[in-house]
Amino acid sequence: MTADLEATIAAVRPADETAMRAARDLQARLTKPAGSLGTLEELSVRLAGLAGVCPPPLPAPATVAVFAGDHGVHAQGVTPWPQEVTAQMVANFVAGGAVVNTFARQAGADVMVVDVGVAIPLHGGATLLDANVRRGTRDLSVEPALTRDEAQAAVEVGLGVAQALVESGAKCLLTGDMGIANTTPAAALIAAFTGRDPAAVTGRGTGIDDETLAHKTEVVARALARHRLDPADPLGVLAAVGGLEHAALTGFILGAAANRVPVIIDGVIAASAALAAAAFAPDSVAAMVAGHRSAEPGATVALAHLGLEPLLDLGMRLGEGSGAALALPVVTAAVRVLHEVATFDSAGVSEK
Ligand SMILES: O=C(O)c1ccc[n+]([C@@H]2O[C@H](COP(=O)([O-])O)[C@@H](O)[C@H]2O)c1
Ligand SMILES: Cc1cc2nc[nH]c2cc1C
Repeated sequence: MTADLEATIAAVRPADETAMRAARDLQARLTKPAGSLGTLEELSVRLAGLAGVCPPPLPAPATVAVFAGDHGVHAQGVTPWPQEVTAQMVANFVAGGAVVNTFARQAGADVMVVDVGVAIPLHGGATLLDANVRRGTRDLSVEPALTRDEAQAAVEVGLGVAQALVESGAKCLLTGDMGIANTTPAAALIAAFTGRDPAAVTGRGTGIDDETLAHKTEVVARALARHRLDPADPLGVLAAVGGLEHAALTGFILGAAANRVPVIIDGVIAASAALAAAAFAPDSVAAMVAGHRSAEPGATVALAHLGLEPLLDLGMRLGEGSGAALALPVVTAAVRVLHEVATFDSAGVSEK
């Protein structure tokens, strides 16, 4: 491991119990029946613990970082979409025309696009970072998708993006991904880190029929059988069956956690990266907020393994960071309550 990755892992610390206690005490004194804000109350407590202060900072400004990469396993027929759609959608993100751009505008978040492994050379733009590690992975069902050095380089791209965003003032980071075929490595990663069967974690991705789903599940099973995967060696797992955007998202999540900034986890690709981040640094889970429950079955398995309850459950399975962007106003509201709502004392409201 390089000094950067080692230092980041060492900087990930547990939540601050004092700040969490202060948030729980404050929640009990606000002008509402105790517990009436449900999940939002525990979320506010977790974010106070992450920040080490009560109330924690509002999650603004916020940026969705969309990490894009391509996949050698595309050759196995695991997705109906041609590989060039990855590069074409990156251009769409940069032009502001994708769903994530719309949802981010609605939530007041910025969008940043990072080419960490797109197969086709892209033309740079104001919001496109060229950090290409290689032009797509190798086919994980026949050989390791990446070398350890490539996987580590991609993790460090994500670390660097998180660090730069925090240094420029971001108070909340949101995960995004784009990569045709990337639900296949996500399924393999989730199986490797949770020990669940390929059939329990492999889903329909962008939309495939029963026959293709059976084939995709078999491709994941073959990959797991081919590589000797040790969940205690997350870099090795990412290299063998991961993707460049999965590795970069792992670094991005670790970078957020090391800086004690919340990171909203989007769908199944981010959830698989979150498992890798937790394998590197178990305390990084304190920085993770599950934005939504993706329809992809592996997402539910991964979030349950991490002990995270998703904020929204809308049957979405788009990726791009769309579910994370939709969840941002909910996170903001949870924190804002601690900043603004009057206490029984201050408002002169009688207690029961
Ligand atoms: O976020 C999710 O849970 C999610 C679920 C299904 C598909 N996707 C997106 O769809 C693409 C991968 O789907 P596939 O079928 O090509 O593996 C990739 O660009 C992902 O961002 C994303
Ligand atoms: C059109 C399209 C948009 C996407 N956004 C994220 N993954 C995607 C996959 C496709 C195919």
